[in-house]
Amino acid sequence: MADRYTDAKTRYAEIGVDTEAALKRLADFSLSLHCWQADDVGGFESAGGELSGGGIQATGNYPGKARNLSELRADIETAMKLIPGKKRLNLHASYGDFGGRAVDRDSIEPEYFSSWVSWAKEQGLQLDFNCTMFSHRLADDGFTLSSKDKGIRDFWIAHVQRCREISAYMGREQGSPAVHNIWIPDGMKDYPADRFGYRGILTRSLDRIFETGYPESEVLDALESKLFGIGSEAFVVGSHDFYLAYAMSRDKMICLDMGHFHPTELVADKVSAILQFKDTLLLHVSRPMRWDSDHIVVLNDDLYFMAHEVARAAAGKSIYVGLDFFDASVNRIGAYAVGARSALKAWLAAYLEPAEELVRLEEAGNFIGRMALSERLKTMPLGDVWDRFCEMNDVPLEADYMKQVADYERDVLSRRG
Ligand SMILES: C[C@H](O)[C@H](O)[C@@H](O)C(=O)CO
Ligand SMILES: [Mn+2]
Repeated sequence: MADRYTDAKTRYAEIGVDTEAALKRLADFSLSLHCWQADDVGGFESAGGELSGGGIQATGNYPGKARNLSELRADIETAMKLIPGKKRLNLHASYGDFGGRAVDRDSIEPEYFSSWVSWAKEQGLQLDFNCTMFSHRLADDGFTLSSKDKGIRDFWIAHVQRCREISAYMGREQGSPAVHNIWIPDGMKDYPADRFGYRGILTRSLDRIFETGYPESEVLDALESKLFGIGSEAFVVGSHDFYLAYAMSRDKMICLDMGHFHPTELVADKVSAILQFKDTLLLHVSRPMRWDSDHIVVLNDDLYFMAHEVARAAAGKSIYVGLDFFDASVNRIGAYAVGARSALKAWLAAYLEPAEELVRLEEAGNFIGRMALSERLKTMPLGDVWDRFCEMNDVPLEADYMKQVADYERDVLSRRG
């Protein structure tokens, strides 16, 4: 490994790139792992939690799904041993430590998350949080915060208010803000007659939610849009335009989920636009595939461009990066490892870019030179620098980590009923 890295260092130096500086930047980069890949977004509100309705679906039935909180934590601990660098954990409200009690969403309290806070401290992790606006009888008719039924709307407003309180508790406990993200499934299968009405209701519900202010040292509020979902093909109330306008007018953070846009839209292109007017941005790193927005992340162009746009972002901007995929058809620990490692490789590639030279070529009008250098980067020894990062962080190298995935499947996952 030492020889491979030394050779790579020399080759990158030849194009003016300092691999040591890139490794240092990657060590400072923090990736928020989502808790929901381990159990297919089931959560712990009921025994054997299953995802139902609401514009998201997990497909597949691979054995070994986490069935309770201790299995989920053990799985995440195992996955984290395969992922180098700084990590956070992104929790959904449905993953509280409810101890078998039936606690409805409008009644959740910080106490149900205190064991998560203690566990996170032991693991050296910080937490992020999400209200859970799906898989619930009061989301079954397709509307939550924008529902025309006051009872349903008030229930969900209360839930998000509680989730922000829980996020603030987490933020205080960890001495840095928890990002609280709101995604709602609200929408319609066919053309609505009252788009304006629903979006007006959503505006007023959000305004009520944000009446309670928390210091930015405790909670950062984010809003996540979507183009369409299963059952909301014609109309999504919380569209990108809606939330962008809302976030600008109310000083909130936008969440760009890479799976939530038209397939020909380059989500990476939005970063430099939003950052002209905002200092913070949340990303959900995901991979769209036809109707699905949540495939396991691989190192494709979309991810590569996204990492480069974030790495090029001006100083003083804070970009929070979380994973968002769930695949129930494969080994779930492997899913975490492949997805997180792919995301980190994309960020490493971005940090290994000769950024100034590319800009110089561009400003000189030498566009073929810019293209040739960009293409040359694709055959540079990124993998050797990546393996060095894994070695520095005491996690398996690229050729080795699937062995640990297989061992855990044999020793632990395959024994689950
Ligand atoms: C479970 C997540 O909150 C969910 O995936 C949301 O972020 C989303 O992307 C819905 O499509
Ligand atoms: Mn998302």
